[in-house]
Amino acid sequence: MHRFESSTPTPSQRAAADFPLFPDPHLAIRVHDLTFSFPHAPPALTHLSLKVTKGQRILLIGANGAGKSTLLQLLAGKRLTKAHIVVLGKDVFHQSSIGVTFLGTEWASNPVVRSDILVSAFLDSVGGWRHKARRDRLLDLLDVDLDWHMHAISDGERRRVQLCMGLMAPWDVLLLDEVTVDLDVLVRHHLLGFLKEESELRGATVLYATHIFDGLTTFPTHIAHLHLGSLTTTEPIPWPIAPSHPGLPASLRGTVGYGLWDLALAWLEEDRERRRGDEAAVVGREAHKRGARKEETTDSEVFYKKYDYSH
Ligand SMILES: Nc1ncnc2c1ncn2[C@@H]1O[C@H](COP(=O)(O)OP(=O)(O)OP(=O)(O)O)[C@@H](O)[C@H]1O
Repeated sequence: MHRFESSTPTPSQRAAADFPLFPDPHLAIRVHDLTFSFPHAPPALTHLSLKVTKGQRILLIGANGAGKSTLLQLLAGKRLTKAHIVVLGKDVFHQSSIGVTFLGTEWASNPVVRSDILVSAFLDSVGGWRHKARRDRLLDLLDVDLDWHMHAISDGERRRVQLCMGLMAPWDVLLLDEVTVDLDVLVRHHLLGFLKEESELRGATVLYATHIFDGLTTFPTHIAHLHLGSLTTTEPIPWPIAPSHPGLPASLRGTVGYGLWDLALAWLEEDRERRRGDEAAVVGREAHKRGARKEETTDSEVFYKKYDYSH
């Protein structure tokens, strides 16, 4: 057969199929074959592909270090890669997408947001006056006091201010990296209700990475499972997961009424077994394993045994 008649698509043909000239207007996010490494480190993301339809609320589940934050930061354009990442029709490497909001935990450690500034002044300085109606709704919902001073509030209160700031301008894609972790359950409940309403009324899309599953059962429309830098399915899995879905962990097959916690636990147990199997398969100098190491004396042990300052 002439090589141009081959039925096996080349990588560029595959990329063209995933990134056509006239992309599907219903897609909010498209990622094709993304591999990303931090300097001097093994890849944090490997051959990752993802298609998210507008209006989906996706829960991103994965172990510590699976790559959730890295993926969200790349989608937000906070880290750059030449791989194809299209959010709301724009390639994030070339253009910043309007309507994309990223909220992560590192914001709260910025000294600026811990300085002696009034919450009202702070919110106006980031454009609160432009979105008065939404800002006021969020102030009520998140129970924020405009007279608080940013240097003299609790971590959870500071998080509420961050959420008010981040959500007051209307967004079409919201990327949330574990930002509900220090909210009390009441505020978290109201926040999740607001996000659900935004996606149902405006077709806004939410991608939410968390390890906290309380009160989330009715929040996601879909689930994405990230293991060692790769998504197990390109298209997020509809939630609740159909019993016949191949992505369902073997230990949950036939189980009725399992929750997100059970699902995450089953996936993470499977992931850990798989990782340990991969580690055990490596022999020689490259072999590496987590956890306790038998019959091994480290340099630090030798040093601290000799110079024991702890007594
Ligand atoms: N600045 C960095 N330099 C080198 N490696 C990094 C850096 N940040 C993250 N990594 C590595 O990239 C991988 C993915 O990290 P990432 O923070 O995306 O994981 P995560 O799924 O968000 O984890 P967690 O649930 O703990 O927040 C990990 O192996 C981590 O060690």
